[in-house]
Amino acid sequence: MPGSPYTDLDRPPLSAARLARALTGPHGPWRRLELRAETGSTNADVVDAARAGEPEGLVLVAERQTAGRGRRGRVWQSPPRAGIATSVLLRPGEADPERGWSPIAPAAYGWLPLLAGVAVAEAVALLAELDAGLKWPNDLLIDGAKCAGVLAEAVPGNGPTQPPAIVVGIGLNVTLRADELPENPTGLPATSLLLAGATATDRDPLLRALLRALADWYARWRSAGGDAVACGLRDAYLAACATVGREVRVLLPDGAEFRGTATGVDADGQLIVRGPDGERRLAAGDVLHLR
Ligand SMILES: O=C(O)CCCC[C@@H]1SC[C@@H]2NC(=O)N[C@@H]21
Repeated sequence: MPGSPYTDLDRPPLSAARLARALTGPHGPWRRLELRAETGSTNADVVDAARAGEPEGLVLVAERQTAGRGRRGRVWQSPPRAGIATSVLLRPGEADPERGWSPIAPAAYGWLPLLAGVAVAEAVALLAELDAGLKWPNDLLIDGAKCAGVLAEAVPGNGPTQPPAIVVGIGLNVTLRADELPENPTGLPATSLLLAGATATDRDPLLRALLRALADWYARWRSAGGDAVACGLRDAYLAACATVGREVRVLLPDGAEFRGTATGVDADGQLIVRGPDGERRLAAGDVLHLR
């Protein structure tokens, strides 16, 4: 139907059986994988599951989202079968004696959105063979256009002593056509792997690579007690990051704005920006690359 972006069901579906075989069970890194044809938002669903006491390791994947959530209250478009929309439930504050993991203090959880960005960048580099880079904290850019984003949400524990759970949601535009791309209110153009000329746009292997990379980095980070420097996560992040070394414009959550040069990422995952008034460290905010 002309004009409607949501009618193209010629695209192949994901295979729930293949994904579950590769990613769960005795040899898979995740505990449970569920694939839905449609939902409002996989993040909203996994937040609900976390509140209901679901243990760590749930992965929810949707072929289409009707109310996908983006960062800072924005909307994330997920036309059917055209991308990857997935959310995973992590409980980094709980011990896992089987894997020898101790609880991680909430102060280190700020690395989880960056960790997810590294996993997306690695999966895309491996399978799509594109030169993609992360705009801090975790937007995946190809030639300056956004192809993937991450939304991490904290779910408070039941009672003051239970640590929060973290829901990590990842959206990746795989075969979206130009007429299906969203208009980004921050002025950042969007793209998809297909439009960017990817060598491979088969979503099954991409999703497997993404969820494996996410599980691998999470295991390394947890085994290192949440120390992103010791487990090599900060180095991997810097290798994937397209922001460090650039002139940037920063929009802070309170609406304030400043310009400077991004010079690094500190041990807490904060972006270091040198501006006319000295050095600032950002825990949150929107960054635009100027040059
Ligand atoms: O860049 C952003 O603004 C973050 C986008 C995150 C989108 C994903 S799609 C899967 C998961 N479910 C959601 O509702 N949002 C995230």
